[in-house]
Amino acid sequence: MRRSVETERGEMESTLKKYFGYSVFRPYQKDVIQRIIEKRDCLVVMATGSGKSLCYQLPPLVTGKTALVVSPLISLMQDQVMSLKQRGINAEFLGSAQTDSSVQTKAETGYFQLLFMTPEKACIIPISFWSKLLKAGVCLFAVDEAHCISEWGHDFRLEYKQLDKLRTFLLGVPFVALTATATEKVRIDIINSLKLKNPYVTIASFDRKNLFYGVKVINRGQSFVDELVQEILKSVAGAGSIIVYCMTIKDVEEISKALKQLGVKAGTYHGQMGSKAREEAHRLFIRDEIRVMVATMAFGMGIDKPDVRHVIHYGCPKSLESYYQESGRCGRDGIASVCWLYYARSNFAKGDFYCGESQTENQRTAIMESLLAAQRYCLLTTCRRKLLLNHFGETYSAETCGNCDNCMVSNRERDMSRESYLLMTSIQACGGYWGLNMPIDVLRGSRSKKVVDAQFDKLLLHGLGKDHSSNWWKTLAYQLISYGYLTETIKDVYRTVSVSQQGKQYLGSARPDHQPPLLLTFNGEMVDAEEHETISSNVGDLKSSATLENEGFSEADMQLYHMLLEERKKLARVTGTAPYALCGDQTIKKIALARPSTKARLANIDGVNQHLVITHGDHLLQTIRHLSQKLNLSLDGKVGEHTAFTRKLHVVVNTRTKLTPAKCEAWKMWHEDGLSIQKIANYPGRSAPIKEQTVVDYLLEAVSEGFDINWTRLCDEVGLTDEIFSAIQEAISKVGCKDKLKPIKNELPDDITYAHIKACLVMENCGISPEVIPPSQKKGDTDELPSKASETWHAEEPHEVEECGKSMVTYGFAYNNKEMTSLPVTKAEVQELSVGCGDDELCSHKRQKVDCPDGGFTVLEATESSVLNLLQKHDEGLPLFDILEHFNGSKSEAVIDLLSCLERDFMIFKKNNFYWLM
Ligand SMILES: Nc1ncnc2c1ncn2[C@@H]1O[C@H](COP(=O)(O)OP(=O)(O)OP(=O)(O)O)[C@@H](O)[C@H]1O
Repeated sequence: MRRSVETERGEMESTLKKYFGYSVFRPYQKDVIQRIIEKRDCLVVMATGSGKSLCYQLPPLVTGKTALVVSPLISLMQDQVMSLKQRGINAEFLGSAQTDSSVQTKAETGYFQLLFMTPEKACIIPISFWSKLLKAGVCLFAVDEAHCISEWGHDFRLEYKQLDKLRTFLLGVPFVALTATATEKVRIDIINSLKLKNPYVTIASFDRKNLFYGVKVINRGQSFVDELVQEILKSVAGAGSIIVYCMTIKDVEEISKALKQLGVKAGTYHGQMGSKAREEAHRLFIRDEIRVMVATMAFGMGIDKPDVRHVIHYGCPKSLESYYQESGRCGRDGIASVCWLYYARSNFAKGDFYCGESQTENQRTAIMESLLAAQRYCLLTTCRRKLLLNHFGETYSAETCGNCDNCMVSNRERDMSRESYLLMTSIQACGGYWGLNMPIDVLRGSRSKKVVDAQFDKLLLHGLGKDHSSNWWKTLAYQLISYGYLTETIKDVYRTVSVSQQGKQYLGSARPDHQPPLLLTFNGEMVDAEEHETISSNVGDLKSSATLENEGFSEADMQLYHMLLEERKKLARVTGTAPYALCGDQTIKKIALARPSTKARLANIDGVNQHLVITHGDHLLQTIRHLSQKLNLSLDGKVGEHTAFTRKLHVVVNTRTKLTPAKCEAWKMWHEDGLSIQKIANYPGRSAPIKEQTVVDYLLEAVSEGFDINWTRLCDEVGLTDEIFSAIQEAISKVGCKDKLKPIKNELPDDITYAHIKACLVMENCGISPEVIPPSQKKGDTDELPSKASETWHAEEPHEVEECGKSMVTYGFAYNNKEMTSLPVTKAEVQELSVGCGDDELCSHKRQKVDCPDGGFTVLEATESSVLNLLQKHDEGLPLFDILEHFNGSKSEAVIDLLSCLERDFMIFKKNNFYWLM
């Protein structure tokens, strides 16, 4: 019999904590999992490292049926199986590398919760296997890295194309396709090829907010390599790993040799190594035995080491797709991490090299276009994140991200009218069918055979640009291309540059002795070229902004963190697993700050799963005790520090945040202190109240700057319901753009406010799924309920007074033991809540019932015991908002104070803004 959706939802949360140690789902995960449990086909397109795997890892744990997962690489399957086993999950893989012959027989009985297999294996496995397994129970068939299905994808695999035939054997089983990179063409191909029926399609943002992107042009040669390896040496001293991607095997060998000469243990990985050697390199890397991997792009898809802090590209990648995939190996645990790309100008002439194996002109054009996109990324002077996201069809509405090299340095604008005029004129004078070299050679006064043969040495502008280097002119040309004055065209492997319509207009308005101003960003590369006459070869700063000092760690905390990392490595060695499979670096940081003395406190740390506590809890506690004593640190650091830590970490990622102190303060009051928007607006400490709308704006700005926020609570306070969200979406598609709010507002009824629209747009930008909209406001419920918006947002009168006299009141969500539902609570049920703890002496006499004028409203007061009693009923924790609503007979400030006292006394603890009983 199918369990109720509510039961499954309740189980989803507790299963997440039990097996994975996490308290909250990431955006979209819950939605997808819900659909899979409902047996719906799904297509999940989510960024690298965003947590797609959980979408197929959780359903078998909730439903008790096997999940089948097709994965393209043996090493990827082995890593996943290893990590799942460390979480106490029964997982195995089938494929050529499987040495245990009993796995297949066990699998068909439904023995494994997760069963991975290669596409080749899936295609040859006998029908009897599927029918036996189906009888035992299959909850899903997932196709990971589903872009391999499409010939348009960058990793096409023939066997993937045959997976649809399994539909006939796996009747009634939902098919789930997952990928991180899929253009619309590829998406359609995936849906068609797997014959997905009415699939639930999730396309999340591609933005990897915790990644810093930087690019530098270099002069290839020993001096650059020396600088690079020195920087790597410095970084290895910290925690985390580094991947250096090279474009050729020769480069891999050169860099790894230089690293080894410096004493840095570095692994190598490329296509010419035998499979054993590659496997060994991979194994050593994921187990932290080597911290630096120098590799070609062969070391790409499926590398799931969460603590890679730097991905360095030595050379321009062949496409933005592969750059996104490779740089996506960085910072998968969400901690701020750094991606630097170093290219030499000569990289751009690699078209012939990459086109070598292509058969048709179309293929060659596709390769050249990909290379051109990567080249554009390198030469960009504006926000790199914006270009990357735009490339994948995503609109990034902000002009700057604040976390790429171009957004972090203020590139100077300069009037480049004369130089631009000369360059465009030279391009036109040469006929517009050359690349950049010829017109630049002419400007620089070259008398090469090519120039003389074409009689370009006779042109009046011959030699007028000799003050600048060829590279300087090329940088200017790429600027003019990106500003639309020049057009670059590719035919076969040849590129030509011509003056665009916009450029022609400019030339039409200019004369040799006078040109209208033309402001261009004068980027670092041009400054270097001018100041040093050569291009700088400095290596970018490999330090991530998330250093421990920045995160508020004391010297002793830092030492403890590093010691615990070492301990984790030892433990992993003994257990025969990778350190990250035991728990992530982020979790170790939290342990170092919290220094728990009991298993309960250890289990409460985000990222600590049940299996870890059961199998290694005693050892870990003993180690923590011993190390803390050695470092003179007290055990059980303040629990509140967890939250402060999380906030700090998030803020640190955005060290250059443009948020003013007032905005930061508003965010803090709302997010950390739990004050309502209304309370913040009228906070007594201020000289004059501010508008509630202004507070909402501040909060939304904080979110856009990367600050954490509880979306459910925010939607609730702003009154953003499902219906309003859908109406706004519709209005946006009608208007066709999101740049101006007024046209969107004009399409909507008056009661939908600018605050609703702004919240909706920020949600979209941050990739937040509408499922965060609190259930009490979902369609159907709202008819019965007074809108929260009208209570807290539009109310002139205090909240409490408005509620009096209603025969049905909302106390946030009503919780029962296991399930977190969102039903309106009636008077009787409120009584029951009080009565429910009536047996408890403490509770019964301290909870008070205060009569309202109509005698129908219960007022509850917060006392130590009533708070403890309330939390005791909610295994899944309660958000501050609900606690405040529950104790409507006490002032919010008094409840918050009481909670802090209880927290200090370790009677309760706070995690992700939920309060739990210790
Ligand atoms: N709800 C969650 N809370 C915290 N961490 C999570 C959550 N879900 C997943 N993670 C962690 O995020 C990391 C990346 O997840 P995962 O490997 O599933 O990414 P992915 O989307 O499959 O990436 P790729 O496409 O690159 O393979 C993992 O370390 C995983 O444990």
